[in-house]
Amino acid sequence: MLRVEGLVKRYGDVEAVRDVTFAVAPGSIYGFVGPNGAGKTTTLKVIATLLRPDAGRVFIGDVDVLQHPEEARTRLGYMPDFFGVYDNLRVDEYMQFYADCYGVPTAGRDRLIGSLLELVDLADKREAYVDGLSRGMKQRLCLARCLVHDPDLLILDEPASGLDPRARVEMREILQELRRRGKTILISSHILAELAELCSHIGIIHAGRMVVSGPVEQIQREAGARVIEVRLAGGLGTGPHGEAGAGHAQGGADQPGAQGAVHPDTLATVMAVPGVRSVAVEDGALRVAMEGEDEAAAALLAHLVRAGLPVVHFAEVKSKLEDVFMAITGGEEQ
Ligand SMILES: Nc1ncnc2c1ncn2[C@@H]1O[C@H](COP(=O)(O)OP(=O)(O)OP(=O)(O)O)[C@@H](O)[C@H]1O
Repeated sequence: MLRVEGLVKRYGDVEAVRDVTFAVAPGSIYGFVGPNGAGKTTTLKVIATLLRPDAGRVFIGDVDVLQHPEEARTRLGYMPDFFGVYDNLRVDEYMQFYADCYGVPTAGRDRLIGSLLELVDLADKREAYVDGLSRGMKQRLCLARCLVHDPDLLILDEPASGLDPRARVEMREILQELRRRGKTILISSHILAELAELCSHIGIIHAGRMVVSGPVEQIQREAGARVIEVRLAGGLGTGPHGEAGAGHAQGGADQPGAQGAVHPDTLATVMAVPGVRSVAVEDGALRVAMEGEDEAAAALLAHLVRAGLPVVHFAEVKSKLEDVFMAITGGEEQ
């Protein structure tokens, strides 16, 4: 359905997208995930015909997007990562406006708009002012207007950003319904957890490069991050030689210390081991993502014990998508 080949985009000296290649199969939901500034929006805008790349090609079906942007636009619906300001415009007028833009025939248009508003659960808001809608409703309205011309491919830039958990679930259910109706969906987020359950395929982009791309299970299998779960007697506040240090942990929101009060010396000890890529905290245990074979894991255990850490549990766990992402991006998720 969608093929992106060797995409390069520079803004002056900034190389925002560096040779990105990936494909999205018909009927799939492809999650495009990466930290802020990774190049997601730039890539999506090129696919949506809104930016011209410095190199590369994009195909939607057999349509060459750069050669035939107008034809491509009939095949795709694009939802940007911000919602514009629509003073004094009602929901119905907003939908009519976009239907006009896409040349949707006036015959049957009212019914079409009614069914799209039904789909996104806004049927009872048809006469409401757009600016008075909640953020979740605006996002759903934005999605509805992407569908007025019945595109095969939806390109959604962070559609769940800023939504509360309930609104996210609603958005997810609508996207699953659209997939059942045969749409192909490319959706971006900087939060992997938002996409992991929804998507059949994932591409992880970091610093303008596509690091991995493929079916979710395959990425989990092949990304190469081995994850070791480590528990300490007395919990993660325990430092080398058993000293208590909970509450003294340093670090920002994506540092384990902020979530699980890891003793700072413990964290430093783990990070110093060769091959360790990142450390996260879950259920009172450290989850250490590392490279290497069994020997590397054995060396990690020996290192922890030598440093005087009271290890009571040390086991490889099935690498979750989250761990893979952390390992690849070095924990820059938020
Ligand atoms: N118009 C622009 N002019 C200059 N630099 C830009 C422009 N747009 C984006 N960039 C830079 O290009 C890089 C990629 O940005 P992009 O918005 O594509 O990333 P992103 O993954 O979508 O991030 P976010 O999740 O923050 O939106 C960043 O370094 C960004 O600062």
